[in-house]
Amino acid sequence: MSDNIESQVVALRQQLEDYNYQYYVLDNPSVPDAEYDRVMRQLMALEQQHPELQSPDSPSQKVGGEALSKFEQVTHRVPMLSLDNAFDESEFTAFNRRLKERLLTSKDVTFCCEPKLDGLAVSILYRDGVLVQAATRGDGQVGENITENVKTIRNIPLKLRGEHIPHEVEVRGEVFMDTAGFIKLNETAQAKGDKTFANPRNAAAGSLRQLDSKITAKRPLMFYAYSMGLVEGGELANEHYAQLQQLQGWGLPMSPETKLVDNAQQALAYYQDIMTRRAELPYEIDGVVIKVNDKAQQEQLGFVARAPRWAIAFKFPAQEEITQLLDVEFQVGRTGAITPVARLEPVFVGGVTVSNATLHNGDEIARLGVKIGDTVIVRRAGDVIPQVTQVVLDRRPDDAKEIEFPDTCPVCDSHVERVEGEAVARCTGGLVCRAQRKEAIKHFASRKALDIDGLGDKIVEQLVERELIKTPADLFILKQGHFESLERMGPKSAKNLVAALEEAKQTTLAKFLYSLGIREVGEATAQNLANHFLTLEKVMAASIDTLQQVSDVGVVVAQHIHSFFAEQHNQEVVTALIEVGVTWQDVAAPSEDTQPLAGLTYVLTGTLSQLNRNDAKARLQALGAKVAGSVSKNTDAVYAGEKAGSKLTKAQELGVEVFDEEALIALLNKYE
Ligand SMILES: NC(=O)c1ccc[n+]([C@@H]2O[C@H](COP(=O)([O-])OP(=O)(O)OC[C@H]3O[C@@H](n4cnc5c(N)ncnc54)[C@H](O)[C@@H]3O)[C@@H](O)[C@H]2O)c1
Ligand SMILES: [Zn+2]
Repeated sequence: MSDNIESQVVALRQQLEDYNYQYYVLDNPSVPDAEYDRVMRQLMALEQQHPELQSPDSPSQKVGGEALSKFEQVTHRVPMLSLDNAFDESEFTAFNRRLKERLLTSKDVTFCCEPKLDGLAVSILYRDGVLVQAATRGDGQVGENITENVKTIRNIPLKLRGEHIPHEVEVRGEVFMDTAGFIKLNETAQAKGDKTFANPRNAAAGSLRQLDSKITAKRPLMFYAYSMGLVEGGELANEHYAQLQQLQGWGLPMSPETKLVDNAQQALAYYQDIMTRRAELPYEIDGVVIKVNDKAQQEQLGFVARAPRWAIAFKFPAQEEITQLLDVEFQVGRTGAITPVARLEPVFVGGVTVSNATLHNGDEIARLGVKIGDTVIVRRAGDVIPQVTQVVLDRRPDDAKEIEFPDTCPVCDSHVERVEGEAVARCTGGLVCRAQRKEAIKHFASRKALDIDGLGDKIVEQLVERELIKTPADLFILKQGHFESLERMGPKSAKNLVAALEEAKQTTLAKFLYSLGIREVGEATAQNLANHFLTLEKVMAASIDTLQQVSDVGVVVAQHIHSFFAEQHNQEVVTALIEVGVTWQDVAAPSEDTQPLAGLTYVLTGTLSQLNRNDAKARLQALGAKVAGSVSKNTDAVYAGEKAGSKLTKAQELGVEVFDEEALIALLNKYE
């Protein structure tokens, strides 16, 4: 039995040593804090029940991790300790009770309450008011010299100001990264294919522990002071909060959330208040720190191995947890985007039970390297939808299954397309897919498409929900009676709607192409397609290469058009639309009338204030003009908006005519 317990203790210690190494040395933890804390508690409970197994080199007795040898070492003249934890109200109340017992008092204790910033502790030494040294906590006795890096943090003064500055003062506090800075840093890293950080704490630690302080300088780090270490040659206040105010007076930043309270009840209220505001704070915190305010009382209480008795870290519910990935399902959004959703073994995280999390897209699955059956870290911060942030690789089961992205839409079975350069895969069955139905039909009926008067969004929604229509073609089969059965629809409007549908059947090829809602095919592109191919059959039969001959159609748009018409389901709807009588006049071959700007070459430059540059370009192209990217002697005119640069100069050199945006608007309006 005792053998068994001993080996259990040894295993737990080993486990914690591993976690410590990954967390403190590599700045890359493999499990969430909640898991670490559970293992630590397990170890501490066993050590308490079996005092003979206690040992000074147990992780339960030690602070942090070892200082990295690549840095110069700094010995802390006053050790830097950790904090004991309380995970719920009863543990905090027990802390308060212990305090009073040790202080032999029944009077309330005054506390200084501070947010527990989730970064890393640093010590900054000022000699005669000048920053001379900065170090990490390391193992509490010896830290890493990071002076040059700390000097790059914007809100840390290199020189103190104000009066009565001690000969030597060691300021302690937390270096952290705000949430916005963290997200930006990771986005940049991801775009460059660099390693991303699991959370702001690791980002802060990784950024600060750089051999090259130029790298640190580029990272958005901040500092808040929360205590003093060594002090020589100066008068200090005899209360913790007053000391923080002294530091503030010397120019050091302190958290604006720091607050003095009269008793444990108020400290608890402080905890509650900060917790409700947690998501709104611009940086992450994992709890609050409650400290006995009176320095004399602090001294009376003293320390245990790794933490003071006069303070406690009162932790918030974890925002990261581990659980099992049971399966992955694919959801189709209303625009056809296919999102992989992780089905999870339910887990309590961020204050709620979570059983689904987003995996975003195929790239994200690849980046995470996640498989079905894996143990994963799930993060839920504030109201943000839960995310899978990491795989715990050493817990991967042998039968873990590769996640397979579907080739066909799980809703309508149309094929799935992923255009090169885009992260999102989409269902191409825009006209038939139940998930996309409402949006597709609303678009079909809209003013610039078939322009069906009176067929508003609310009506489309009712028709779809009652399954009166499945595709746009079904609209034309509806009778007055169908419309009358809808909410807020009288016989008169129903009759008008039937008439409007009849009228809408007469359209143009461009409008028809636009109405199909092919991705990235706007009005102008639809017009260009019609002008180029003249018939629907030719558009439908065009290859990706041929499509790219159309002005304004690049490889991405060409792929969207091609896969739309390649989808059998869509072809069926197009045929059905023609069968119910949707029709248009032949498109005339390009002529002076349809292409009044044929043969002319324009260049657009500068910032346009009223027009969108791409729209303007497409409209010019639809009128037959070529829109070039640079000015040459073949340019007929340059249209220049605000802040036009080199193209304008070039035009002036070559004697090409230059007009302003107003003139461009006038030109386009002339042919509307
Ligand atoms: N995920 C992992 O693998 C892993 C590994 C090791 C440690 N950890 C996490 O780290 C914790 C242990 O780390 P620790 O020893 O730094 O303890 P801690 O984070 O629980 O508390 C001490 C630290 O809190 C910080 N702090 C923030 N605000 C403060 C304030 N106002 N006043 C004083 N200190 C403040 C300081 O950096 C201080 O060193 C664990 O409980 C766990 O959550 C996780
Ligand atoms: Zn579909």
